[in-house]
Amino acid sequence: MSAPAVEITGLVKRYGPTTAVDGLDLRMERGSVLALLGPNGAGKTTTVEICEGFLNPDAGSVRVLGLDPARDGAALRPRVGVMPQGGGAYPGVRAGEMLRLVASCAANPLDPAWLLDVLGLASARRTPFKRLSGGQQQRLSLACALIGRPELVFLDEPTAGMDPQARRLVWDLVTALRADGVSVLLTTHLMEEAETLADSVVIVDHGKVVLAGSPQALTVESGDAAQLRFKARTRLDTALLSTALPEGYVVRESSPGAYLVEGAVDPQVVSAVTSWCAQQGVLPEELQVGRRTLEEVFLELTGRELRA
Ligand SMILES: Nc1ncnc2c1ncn2[C@@H]1O[C@H](COP(=O)(O)OP(=O)(O)OP(=O)(O)O)[C@@H](O)[C@H]1O
Repeated sequence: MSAPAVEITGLVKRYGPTTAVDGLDLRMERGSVLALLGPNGAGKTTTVEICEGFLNPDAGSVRVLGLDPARDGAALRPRVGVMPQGGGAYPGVRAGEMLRLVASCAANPLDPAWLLDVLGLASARRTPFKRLSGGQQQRLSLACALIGRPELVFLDEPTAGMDPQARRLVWDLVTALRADGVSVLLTTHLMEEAETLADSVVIVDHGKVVLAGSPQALTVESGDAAQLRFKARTRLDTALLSTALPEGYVVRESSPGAYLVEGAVDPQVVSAVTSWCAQQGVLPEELQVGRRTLEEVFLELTGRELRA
């Protein structure tokens, strides 16, 4: 049986007095997409850079495709693709030249022209790196990570700063990689990215795993697993609305004008909420019955917003 794509046990990394990674455990199966999620400074990049062999851990064990990145870098490099945070290249190099250069180092590269096209960069192939937009630089960096047909790819905030269209291209590409059996470990602040792409999500805070599992498992509550949300004018009398609901239900204004009914949601509860709103002359907009979001799970666990 082949080793997991990534297996981390008790990882610790300190920078002087700062403990960036503080006993982190993680296991990622081959052919899966794992999202490392957490606020700024949680230790995501440090963890990924240790997996990539760019940093050495202070304690713990890291295995990437069954190998030790600190010792077996030469064996791992042809099998692993890396997209660092912020990318980077010689400012004058043209996009197409850069990708062809990276391709020339690989034994069996993808076709650079095809990859530029897939990532919406065909028209920018003659553009010097420094003149590409931030989102284009990111996509070129992703292309460089993928050109050598890696078995495993590390993507550090792959869609940071991209517009929704470019983000969608990257998401489609990650989905296609997964379908081809490539393992993908990505870091992100974006809930939607993790929920859309990942088979498993590992939520990290202060260098530790606070929760891990499939996006579905992490967001499902016990019982009916649903919540009711709606938007309306600010400062509705939530205590009064609560009294219109069966005992045990709580209504909160989670942010100005956004209301959350906590408790198992059934058709009677939906009806009671809308009737109460009608009595008050309030139109409940964007009324939704659905699962908790990963954002809410994170907030509950840490008391902090994910996007710090
Ligand atoms: N080279 C360094 N020297 C000193 N401290 C560092 C260094 N790199 C990271 N740190 C600190 O280690 C902690 C973890 O940083 P890291 O970049 O791994 O977090 P992150 O989760 O990737 O954050 P972000 O989402 O902002 O990229 C932070 O407190 C950071 O300030």
